[in-house]
Amino acid sequence: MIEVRDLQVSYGERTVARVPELDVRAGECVAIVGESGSGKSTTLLSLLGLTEGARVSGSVRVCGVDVLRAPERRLRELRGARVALVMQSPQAALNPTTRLGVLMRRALRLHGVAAGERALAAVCARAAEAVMLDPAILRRYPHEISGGQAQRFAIALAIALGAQVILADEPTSALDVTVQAEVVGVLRRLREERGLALLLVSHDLALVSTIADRVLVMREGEVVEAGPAAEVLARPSHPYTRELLEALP
Ligand SMILES: Nc1ncnc2c1ncn2[C@@H]1O[C@H](COP(=O)(O)OP(=O)(O)OP(=O)(O)O)[C@@H](O)[C@H]1O
Repeated sequence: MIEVRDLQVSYGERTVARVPELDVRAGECVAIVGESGSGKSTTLLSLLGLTEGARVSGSVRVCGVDVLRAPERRLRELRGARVALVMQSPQAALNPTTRLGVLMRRALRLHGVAAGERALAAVCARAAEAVMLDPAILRRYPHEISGGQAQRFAIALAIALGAQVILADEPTSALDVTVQAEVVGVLRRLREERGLALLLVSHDLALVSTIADRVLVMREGEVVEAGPAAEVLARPSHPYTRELLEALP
């Protein structure tokens, strides 16, 4: 689903992310960890061609699309329907004056889902249930739901649109621990049941250890360690990874 080779992202003279190799297959979860400013978000955004003003080289394939060379039209298809980007505060991206159900139906229509009102409402309800949200929530406005519900709504929207890949940037850091566990539970189920590919950016190693198959550790724009999550977290070979692990509460 995701295949990155020799990715290099620079702003002006400064290279802020260099990733020699990153693969995420269907049903797999890969996490990028590292401290603030290490290049994690830049890497994630470059997968959708969203690093505005940056010089990007290498090869990036997502759902079969050659991201660094594809025309804007192909990239829009990829961003809207096949790859979902879940950010830290999805509420900010939702129109505050529109009910969630209306937002979701509008998004579906925009992406060419041609169905009657009732069929569309059923698709939305099923997507809500898939992320363990009561479909009644679709009658609410964005400010009437919690942060965790907003993140699950963002994921539900992606599912309704048929997303195959979820890119999540610090998906749970704004949430309290119980709600975090809910969101992680939802992500884990989706990947097991629907074979979604999941790429997670996080500085939370405890979270990563519960969900990721493989881990990339980034520092100052470079990948300093990569491998199976269990191995990297149990026997880190790089001193920086050990530092990150020691910083765990
Ligand atoms: N548009 C931009 N123009 C110039 N520099 C940028 C731009 N976006 C990011 N950077 C720089 O790139 C570096 C990596 O940033 P990035 O956001 O990828 O780090 P991060 O690891 O995701 O950090 P955080 O955890 O704080 O989000 C930072 O030094 C940042 O200042």
